[in-house]
Amino acid sequence: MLSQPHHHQNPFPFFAVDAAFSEEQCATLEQLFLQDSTWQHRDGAFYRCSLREVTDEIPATFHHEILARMREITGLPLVERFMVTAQRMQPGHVIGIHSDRPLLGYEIARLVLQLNKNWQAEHGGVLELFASPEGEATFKVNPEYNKAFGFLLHAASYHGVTEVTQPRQTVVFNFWHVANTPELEAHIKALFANLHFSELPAALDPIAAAAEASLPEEVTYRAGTAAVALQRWGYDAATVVNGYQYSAGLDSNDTHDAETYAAVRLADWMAYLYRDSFNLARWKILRDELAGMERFTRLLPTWQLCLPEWG
Ligand SMILES: O=C(O)CCC(=O)C(=O)O
Ligand SMILES: [Fe+2]
Repeated sequence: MLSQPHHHQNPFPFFAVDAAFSEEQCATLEQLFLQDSTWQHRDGAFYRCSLREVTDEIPATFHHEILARMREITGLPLVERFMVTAQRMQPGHVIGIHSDRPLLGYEIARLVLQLNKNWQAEHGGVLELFASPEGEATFKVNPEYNKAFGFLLHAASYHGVTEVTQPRQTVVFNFWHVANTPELEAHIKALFANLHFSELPAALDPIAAAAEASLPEEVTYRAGTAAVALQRWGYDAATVVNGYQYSAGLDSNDTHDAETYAAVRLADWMAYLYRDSFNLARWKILRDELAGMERFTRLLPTWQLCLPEWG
């Protein structure tokens, strides 16, 4: 299974496999396209295809084998959770350029398996990769039978599928990173429920006003959100102010005790996940910054979801 991946770094990290699965495995997956009743039709201007969630129809042994292999190939701490979608495109269908950036609780990696016997160039449905949403395709994957394409989802993983002239069948396997699970999503959404910046301490007002006058709204919004996390965790006004300054990129010149150091960084990460998306490079920085530290009681639920012990 997925025995000879060819790795690429441009335009973003991905791998391609020419003969991904055994004949028997392909035959099992092809069965997923025989049922006609429950397809969901997507009919947007740039996203036209039909989808069916088929997770429960994938044998458990197959799930475990593919998960183990994806862990090996990507080197990522992928959790057991798994979701599989069958995707069908009909003549005229097309998928415009998009990135699938991993929002809070979204999957981090995908494996896209093509199941089109006798594919010809005039059938279309070529998966194209882009360095930017405006540019030319820098890599193309023909949707030939048993070809697989695996990639890490991030803000710049731009891809699309050209219009098809013949029906096209694809199975998409989704994998979650241990630090961006639906459990973390629920935790963060609860933390920020009914969020109002008016709940922040008055001591923050002059600092926030000055920051808003000079920094992009996106930055001050995120800093305010980080401050709310600290406030709701029960930290004092000085810590809330520190957190705001840290997340806005303002140097407070204070030296902090270990708990403030950790709390400010975790709050910043909460706000980043909530307002932006899961960023693997940023997560690794957080992991290294907090490595080996005592996990303070007040921060423990968040800490365990963001930086679970793995392996
Ligand atoms: O059908 C394909 O080749 C790729 C579909 C897609 O955009 C995806 O799986 O993220
Ligand atoms: Fe996509």
